[in-house]
Amino acid sequence: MVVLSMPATNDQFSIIKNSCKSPPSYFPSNIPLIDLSKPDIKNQLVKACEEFGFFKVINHGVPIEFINKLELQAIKFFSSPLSQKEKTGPPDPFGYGNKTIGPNGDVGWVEYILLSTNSEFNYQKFASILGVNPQDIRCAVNDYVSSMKKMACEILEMLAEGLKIHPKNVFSKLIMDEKSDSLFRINHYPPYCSDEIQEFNGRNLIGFGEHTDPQIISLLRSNNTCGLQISLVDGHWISVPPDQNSFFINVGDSLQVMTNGRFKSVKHRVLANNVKSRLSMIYFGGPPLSEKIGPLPSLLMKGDQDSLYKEFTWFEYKKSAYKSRLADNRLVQFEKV
Ligand SMILES: C=C1C[C@]23C[C@@]1(O)CC[C@H]2[C@@]12CC[C@H](O)[C@@](C)(C(=O)O1)[C@H]2[C@@H]3C(=O)O
Ligand SMILES: O=C(O)CCC(=O)C(=O)O
Ligand SMILES: [Fe+2]
Repeated sequence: MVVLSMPATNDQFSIIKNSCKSPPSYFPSNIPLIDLSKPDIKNQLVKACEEFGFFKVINHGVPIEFINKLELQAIKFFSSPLSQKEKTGPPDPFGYGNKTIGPNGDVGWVEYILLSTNSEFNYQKFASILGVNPQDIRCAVNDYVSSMKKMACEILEMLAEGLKIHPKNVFSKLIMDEKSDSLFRINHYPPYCSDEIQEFNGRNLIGFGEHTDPQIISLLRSNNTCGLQISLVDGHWISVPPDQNSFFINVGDSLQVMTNGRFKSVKHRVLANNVKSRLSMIYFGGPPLSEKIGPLPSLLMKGDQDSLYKEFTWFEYKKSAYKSRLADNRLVQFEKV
């Protein structure tokens, strides 16, 4: 078991009156399931993004060896002594982070590595802890991230087709751009020790607090430990049963804006577990910093609808996101009044 650095006190972490189980009426059949190997799934995809902003993908075609290779290195890294891991932090925003999330005081029962998918990212410190060549770790990340990019593009192109937008690469070209500001994150949620952090009458400890992802689309894969929850439109939280063979996709704020609110950027969070550790790997597909984000004119014309958002660049959005707290609604200030 990995022991986190600071002695943890109960009041440092948020607790939530909930458990890994959800109210039966919401569990779990509602979560859309998309089989990527099937033809004509574009309408299912559009429906999932409109109703939930979230869906599970099977038959994704991502080579299992890419997943296993990276997961193994991640497990090795997180099992290293804290003093070693800390040499690759603090996250500024990239690098190793432990319990603190972002620059504005958010905390969770999580340690993580946050990377830019940019080819210039320096893997030297990670490689020396893992006792491998930086090139090996770069390759493992690149193989995995390339598969994520490919899947993200496939999905985004089907979404554009489903929305009858031309050309179909309106969304996908943003993450294919060589200047795309995409991120990759590996989160590790160690089992919390009930001696240090007492459970409060069935309330759960927060691993990663509620938030929406600012980018266009996020692709998440985890081991078989539960914890991820999504918020329904009516405010109920539902647990997402883990499945290490599938991917979970969520709409980010930028895609919500580009579709003028038709697709929902889903609020989600992760509850910590006192039995098993959770390891998740998330690819966040983002646009280039200079890209103007706003509702697509073709969607406004079709629906004869007013634009709900002011136009902004991804740089402006990111700048304001990094001034916000995790749970803040980062889009309100870009809404038209
Ligand atoms: C509290 C924060 C962490 C975060 C940057 C922010 O100021 C607000 C957005 C957060 C988030 C959520 C999704 C991703 O995990 C993330 C990498 C992102 O792009 O936005 C994190 C940011 C982070 O951990 O740096
Ligand atoms: O670790 C997870 O399962 C989800 C984390 C998450 O939502 C994030 O890193 O943005
Ligand atoms: Fe997230």
